[in-house]
Amino acid sequence: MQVIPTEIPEVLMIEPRVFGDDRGFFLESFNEKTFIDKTGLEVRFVQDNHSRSVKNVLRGLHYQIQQAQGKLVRVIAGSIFDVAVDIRKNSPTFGQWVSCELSAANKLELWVPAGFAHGFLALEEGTEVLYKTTDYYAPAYERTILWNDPDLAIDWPLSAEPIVSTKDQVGTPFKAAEVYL
Ligand SMILES: Cc1cn([C@H]2C[C@H](O)[C@@H](COP(=O)(O)OP(=O)(O)O[C@H]3O[C@@H](C)C(=O)[C@@H](O)[C@H]3O)O2)c(=O)[nH]c1=O
Repeated sequence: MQVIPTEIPEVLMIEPRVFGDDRGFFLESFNEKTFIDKTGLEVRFVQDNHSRSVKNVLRGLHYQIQQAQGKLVRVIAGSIFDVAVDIRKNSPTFGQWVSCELSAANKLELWVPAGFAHGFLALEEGTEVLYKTTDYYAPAYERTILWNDPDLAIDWPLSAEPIVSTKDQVGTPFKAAEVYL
């Protein structure tokens, strides 16, 4: 696997090695030893998540104020515009976001560390996203920042009005959100 840096140093793009042959392909989507060797991050994943979205579904921007989750995100059908927002108050990149297109075709993965809010837009029908998390889902600690917050100004590649859950429609503006110290 290759680690590709992004504009926010802690957010990493992971490019797995793909072995193609006439049967199809094989790849290691996660190998703990290789991941730790190449990233220097001592991660331990405790939960695997899988969601399916119709085109134009936008989920996020989500984070947990305790039991903060690092997430390793990939796509096995369709494609997403994946976004990580730095919400660590003392970070030099506080309030900045990075995006990456992840798809079943490009097989890229995005490492979103704890301390970041995460969201994505499904760019195709039947988009399926898998992600591993370093801590458990804790709804009491979950928070949502408004996906279209004007201060964040995320440049979502929208082709239509996004389909957003009721919870995400009433997300908190970035300036009012609880952030990490
Ligand atoms: C995230 C999550 C949801 N659920 C349940 C709660 C709810 O009834 C249903 C749907 O939940 P949500 O609407 O929050 O799902 P969703 O909007 O897909 O939430 C996800 O969004 C992306 C962007 C993330 O980064 C994830 O961490 C997670 O927050 O699934 C769990 O049981 N475990 C989980 O880990």
